[in-house]
Amino acid sequence: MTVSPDHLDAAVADGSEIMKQFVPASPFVALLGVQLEEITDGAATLLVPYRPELTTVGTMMHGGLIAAAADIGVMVAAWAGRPVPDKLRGVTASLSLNFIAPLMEDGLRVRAHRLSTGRRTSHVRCEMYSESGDALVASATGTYQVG
Ligand SMILES: CC(C)(COP(=O)(O)OP(=O)(O)OC[C@H]1O[C@@H](n2cnc3c(N)ncnc32)[C@H](O)[C@@H]1OP(=O)(O)O)[C@@H](O)C(=O)NCCC(=O)NCCSC(=O)Cc1ccccc1
Repeated sequence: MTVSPDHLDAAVADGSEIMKQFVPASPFVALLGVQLEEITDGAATLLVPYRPELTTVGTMMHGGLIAAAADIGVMVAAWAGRPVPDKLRGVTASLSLNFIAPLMEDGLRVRAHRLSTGRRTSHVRCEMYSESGDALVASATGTYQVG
């Protein structure tokens, strides 16, 4: 990531509240148009609505967008429901992704859930689906370090 302490209220209850503040405030996340639809303890759903600016050629959504959305999903699920750390920061340490089917002229829905919660490191799994048809387009795993 790079959760910037400048714009966040560290006195909030948990990492879910941090993410509710951070997602709309992060410049790159906002550039992609990523919306946080739902966040629960260790899981999150995000939506990237379709825009022609996010395509590769024609109406095919760019793979880098799908990877970026997975990265953001990993971040959000890693923070979801965790206690707020002393150091208000975090980074993605690894991301592995398989592109399963093309996403054509459609929004992208990311469903992420935390597989493990260490003191600082979380393992997270993300599945990416087409918004309209709920078709699986990509699958990812990532590790994320909080604090
Ligand atoms: C940190 C680690 C993953 C592990 O290294 P180790 O050596 O085992 O770790 P060690 O604990 O010894 O710390 C050493 C030094 O590392 C730094 N630091 C440590 N922890 C944190 C932390 N949690 N946050 C921030 N910095 C941290 C710190 O300077 C520390 O020095 P210190 O002693 O504290 O002053 C390292 O490989 C790395 O930084 N990789 C690059 C990661 C990267 O750039 N990812 C891509 C960008 S993320 C993205 O784009 C996702 C996104 C989604 C949505 C929206 C926006 C963004």
